[in-house]
Amino acid sequence: MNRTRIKICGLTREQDVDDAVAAGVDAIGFVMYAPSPRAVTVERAAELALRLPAFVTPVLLFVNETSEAIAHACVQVPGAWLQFHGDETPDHCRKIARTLGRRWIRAARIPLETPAGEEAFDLLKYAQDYSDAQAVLLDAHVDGYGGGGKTFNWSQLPPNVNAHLVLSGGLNAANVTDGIRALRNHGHSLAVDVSSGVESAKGIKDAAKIHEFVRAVRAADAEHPL
Ligand SMILES: O=C(O)c1ccccc1NCC(=O)[C@H](O)[C@H](O)COP(=O)(O)O
Repeated sequence: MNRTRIKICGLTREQDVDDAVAAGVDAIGFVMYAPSPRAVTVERAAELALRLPAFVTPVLLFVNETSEAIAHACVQVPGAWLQFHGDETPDHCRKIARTLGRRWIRAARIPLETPAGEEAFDLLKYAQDYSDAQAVLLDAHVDGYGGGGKTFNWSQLPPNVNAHLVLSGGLNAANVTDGIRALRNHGHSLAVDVSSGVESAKGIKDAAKIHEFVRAVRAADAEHPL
């Protein structure tokens, strides 16, 4: 079976971390962006990350954060990957990740609609610009940078993207199978990332929704046995 990797983002509680791990996810995201309702402090992220067993990866999500703050968080959460979800330039991401010796994901914020006369989001160029990233995360462009529960139009994306891709933006148990079907062959590999779709309230995850989501991903995987 082609196993799609799963990240759950925006965890704030011990119970939610334990539920996600029990469901078999591969990575857990902590939002290090104070204006977000899912924001956690560095100390809290460090505490929650300590619950992760071997081979489940903590990811620290930043929006336009200073190098100093990112360095501090990295000391507190060893082994964490970085997710740049703001307006960070390729050079900025590359320098920070290299200095700190961390692997990183770059979020691409894809417009929900392309206004007439404007050019569509150029994912091929974006992947080229951020080619040092370990993955490009495809998210819907929403106010507040992310975690908006909105789905962009998957069919607008080009095939043959030179990157590992992470599909996100408004995913849930009901639509993730279609999302995987739509994009499974567009990059080197496809992972999925969800936040709102497995919540009962912002920052509060729901164990049943997490399990349902993971089951739906595995159902999509089963369609393509290796
Ligand atoms: O979750 C937030 O509040 C947030 C704030 C600022 C930047 C990113 C944020 N979240 C990113 C994610 O949780 C996911 O990577 C992605 O956007 C999917 O979110 P959702 O559409 O809620 O599933």
